[in-house]
Amino acid sequence: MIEQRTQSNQLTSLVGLVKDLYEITKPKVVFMLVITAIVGMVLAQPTLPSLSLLFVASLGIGLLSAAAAAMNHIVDQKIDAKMARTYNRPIAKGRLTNQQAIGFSLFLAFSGFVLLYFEVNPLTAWLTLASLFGYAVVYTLILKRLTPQNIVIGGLAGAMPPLLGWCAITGEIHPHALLLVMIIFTWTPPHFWALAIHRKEDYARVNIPMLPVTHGNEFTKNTIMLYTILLTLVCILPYLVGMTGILYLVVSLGLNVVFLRYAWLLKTTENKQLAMETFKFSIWHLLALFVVLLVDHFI
Ligand code: HEM
Ligand SMILES: CC(C)=CCC/C(C)=C/CC/C(C)=C/COP(=O)(O)OP(=O)(O)O
Repeated sequence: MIEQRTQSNQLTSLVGLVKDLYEITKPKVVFMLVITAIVGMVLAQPTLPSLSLLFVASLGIGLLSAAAAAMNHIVDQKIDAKMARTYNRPIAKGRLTNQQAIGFSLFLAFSGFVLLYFEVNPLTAWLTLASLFGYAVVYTLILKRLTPQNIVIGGLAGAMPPLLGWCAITGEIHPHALLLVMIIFTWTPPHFWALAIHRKEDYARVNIPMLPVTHGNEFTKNTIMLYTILLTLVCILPYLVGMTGILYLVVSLGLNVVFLRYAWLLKTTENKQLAMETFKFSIWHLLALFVVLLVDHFI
């Protein structure tokens, strides 16, 4: 009887450990990053790439992204513990030890790098490792605590996956792939600052210089508006250079008109829910944009 109870306790704590390890990989964000990488892979050539290469490259990019996310949890544990949105995270709450989290993230990073280096190509492996470094070290450890432009510069790491995917197929850095990077790069500020307005008190409490904390909501809302206009223009470029067809142009313009409307309402009305709604819309916007890039490629 006692033995049975011990076994069931062990099983419960193992399940808890696996859940916590999974949580620190930011699975939904990594899912989205991998989708954008897959679109880069598919757009890299007129015909569908080999499914095995597509799978291995996605796995490698996903593993390194998950490692970067886990490292972000390790570096940020003290501030996470003090913010309402993040206080319950596994490391901040003490459910995972530093040793477990560091071991896990190094294992993910090592396996992702080896997979990309030997089964895809060395350039993709190095660029993906550089993106991990850009997010876990340059953004999280340095810029996040240093400047309100943290997410503008740090956003480059999260914008890299379409280039990583493209490079996985062709082994080169193509200008068309850079256009896809530019789209995510200009999308990131409105995506994040909308959330930062909603969570301003959290960031102020832990002295993180996010734009709404340092420059106020009104300035942040104006900047969101400007970046959303810039995003709309950048999204037209793939059509102008002949990379996509009319379907992409029409759908992306439609999505951006909705995004612009959110940004405008956020700027001109006092509705407290709008910041969070704008943030949520930004995620659907990016997903839809990349799905339509994919569909457009085959028609
Ligand atoms: C430096 C750049 C970025 C910053 C600072 C940022 C910030 C954030 C934050 C703080 C959240 C968490 C919201 C919450 O816990 O409720 C979030 C969620 C999310 N972000 Fe970003 N983000 C960035 C770039 C990206 C990129 C490049 C992508 C995808 C290509 C992305 C996709 C997502 C998704 C899908 C979610 C929702 C996750 C969920 O519901 O659990 N983000 N972002
Ligand atoms: C290899 C590669 C492509 C790496 C990119 C990795 C990656 C997970 C990018 C996503 C960016 C992101 C979720 C930032 C939020 O960090 P935050 O610390 O501001 O947010 P938090 O408070 O929710 O942790």
